[in-house]
Amino acid sequence: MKHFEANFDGLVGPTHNYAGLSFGNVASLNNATLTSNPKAAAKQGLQKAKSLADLGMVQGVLAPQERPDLYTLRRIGFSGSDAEVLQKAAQQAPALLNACCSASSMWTANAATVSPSADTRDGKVHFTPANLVDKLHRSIEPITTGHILQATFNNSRHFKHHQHLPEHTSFGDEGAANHTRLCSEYGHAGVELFVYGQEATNPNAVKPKKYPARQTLEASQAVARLHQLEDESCVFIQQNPDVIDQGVFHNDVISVGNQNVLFYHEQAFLNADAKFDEIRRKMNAEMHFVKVATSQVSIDDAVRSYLFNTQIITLPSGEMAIIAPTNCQENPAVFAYLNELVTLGTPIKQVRYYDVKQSMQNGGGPACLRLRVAMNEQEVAAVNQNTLMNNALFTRLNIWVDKHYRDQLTVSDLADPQLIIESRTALDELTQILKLGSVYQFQK
Ligand SMILES: N=C(N)NCCC[C@H](NC(=O)CCC(=O)O)C(=O)O
Repeated sequence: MKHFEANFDGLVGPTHNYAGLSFGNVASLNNATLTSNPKAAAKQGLQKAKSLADLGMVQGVLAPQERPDLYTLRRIGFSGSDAEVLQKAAQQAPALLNACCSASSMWTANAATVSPSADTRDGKVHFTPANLVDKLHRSIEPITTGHILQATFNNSRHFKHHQHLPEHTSFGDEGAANHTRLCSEYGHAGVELFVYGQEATNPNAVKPKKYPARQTLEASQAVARLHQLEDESCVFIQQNPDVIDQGVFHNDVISVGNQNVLFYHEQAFLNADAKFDEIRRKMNAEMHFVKVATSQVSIDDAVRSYLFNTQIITLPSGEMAIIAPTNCQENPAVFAYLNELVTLGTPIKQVRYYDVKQSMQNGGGPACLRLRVAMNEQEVAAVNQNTLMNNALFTRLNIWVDKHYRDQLTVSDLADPQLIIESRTALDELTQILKLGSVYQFQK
């Protein structure tokens, strides 16, 4: 049977904006108050997704969330009509309004952790939505994320959906951004590498001093248990707290893996040598550890360019390619490194650049925008087929974006009640295009 690694990209929602909501994410803080362009953001994302489909990859899309989130605003005491709720929140608690308007669900690497059927005891693909408790604006995502995942992977014979982990910092879970699956072939059992930032229940363990470590070991272990993974196929490794303090808020800002390749910065992990030995032993197959030294690319350049927030994909030819943001071309050290990388004799042979600047300005690169789901051909056939990218869907979604999205949005526009109507109209139409059913609260 054939096996694939599919990418499900998050569609950028109509309220994409820069509100500086993510302490520890340098781009989010530096670009706070810029005017965003939701239309361009959505189109940049669609273009990347379509390009991967054109390369022969299985590519899907995941619907965005309903924003402004009036349910959360009502839950915290703002009352009246929809317009009154927005207006009161804007006057009395603008920071809370901003949190309830973020389009952050577009970064689907944080939507969930996914374990393919080849790794799980019951032979199903397992999904656990991330609780994202570290950031208010993201902590309101998991319930709807669960609905969208269930509407997209809507077949209980093949797909097992779990509830998100308890909403407490002990279980801080950021999903696939801190999880990499290593394997020889996508359809063979692999090693699931869980990267955590801190141990919540061990007061003596090292952790960052300045910025939060969003993922805990306890959360990663819980996901591994839920997903029915064998101990022999899991490795838990701690992210270097010093790099978290330099803006590496998720592991996918400092390392990325694909099949038997782990591409990483030398400062990415604690105890890397011992953990890499454990990976080698558990893999039972040749591994390529592609290390980037600080002398080649500094942490600062890695964070600015998102060299490691690239996607490494295996093309139908068997060759691996790196999908990089154009920001990597604009950084001299990183561009020089990537030009050299494809000549080094590693499995990575090509680099392709995509402009995802609207997302990058909020700290989301190509890898943040996608959730990886390794599947066999039966499982791909069991996915909601209306979510899979092809020429017709690409055309349809571009028309949909043109019809509903603004080309300018500032933080002060978030109090505009018209935005509620625009957003709901767009999402209602989207659920029809993708045949998702009623995944949003306003549809129930
Ligand atoms: N690395 C991965 N996988 N994802 C990137 C997520 C970026 C996101 N930015 C934001 O949420 C910024 C929103 C704002 O400031 O308006 C975050 O920090 O959670």
